[in-house]
Amino acid sequence: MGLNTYNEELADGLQVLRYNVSTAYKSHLDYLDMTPTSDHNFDSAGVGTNRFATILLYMVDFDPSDGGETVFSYGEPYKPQKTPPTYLEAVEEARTYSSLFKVNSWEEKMVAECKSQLSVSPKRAKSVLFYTQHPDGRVDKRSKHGGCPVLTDEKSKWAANLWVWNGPRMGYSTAPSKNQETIKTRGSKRKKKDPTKLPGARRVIFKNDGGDLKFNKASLYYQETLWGDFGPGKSHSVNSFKGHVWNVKGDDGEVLLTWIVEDGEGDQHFVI
Ligand SMILES: O=C(O)CCC(=O)C(=O)O
Ligand SMILES: [Fe+2]
Repeated sequence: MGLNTYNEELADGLQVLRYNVSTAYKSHLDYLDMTPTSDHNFDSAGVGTNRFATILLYMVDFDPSDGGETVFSYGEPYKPQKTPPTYLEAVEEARTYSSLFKVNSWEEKMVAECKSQLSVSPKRAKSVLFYTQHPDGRVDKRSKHGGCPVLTDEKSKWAANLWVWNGPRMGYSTAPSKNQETIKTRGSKRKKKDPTKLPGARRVIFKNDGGDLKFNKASLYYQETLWGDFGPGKSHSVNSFKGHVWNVKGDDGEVLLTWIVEDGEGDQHFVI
């Protein structure tokens, strides 16, 4: 593919895809979700690793009327030759394939999305490159994309994708584990990378001075993930990022307080 040395730790290998008539791949993010069953740290906005970029190589020539495009759900359509249809017009157009899809099926809606949003028609030996993370490691939700339904029964869509990671991927001994994040935030010297050097990164210090009885049985949460006990006298020091949401919850799970990390120099203190 004309790439530099292939590093097994940084890519999932080539995945070959084949779609026959009417088959499709629903719009999605290539970024992997945290899984309770895995010890891997997927939070690329912190010290974790996740998929970072996708290279999708096409191995067939398709015309737009053959379907099979790759659609970017939030992308503005690029059709310099003619005005692209609106979504509703595209639904009407999609209905002309009603022998292939049920009315109101996800495939029919997807054809409409494919014809009204940014989509790329497969061309042999050409590829698309897109990023799943922002430069600071946060997931880029606008990278949502899908494989459009193939509308011809005369040929199949063949493609191959390569997912590139921002660091050692899940399963390698060098990959960051959830446990490692805990060790690191508790001040271990075994740091692999210092997230406070990334744009928007900040050390945040949470403290419960014990002055407010309401917080006697409080716990600290990163969004909905339990971070630790936050009863009177407790404090936590964490590497976080601008925009990260931290919740303080009571013992019956109600949110007592929400803190959002702000942009700025130096540590941010949240004290109750
Ligand atoms: O087939 C396509 O155009 C997209 C494939 C894809 O998004 C994937 O395999 O993750
Ligand atoms: Fe994908």
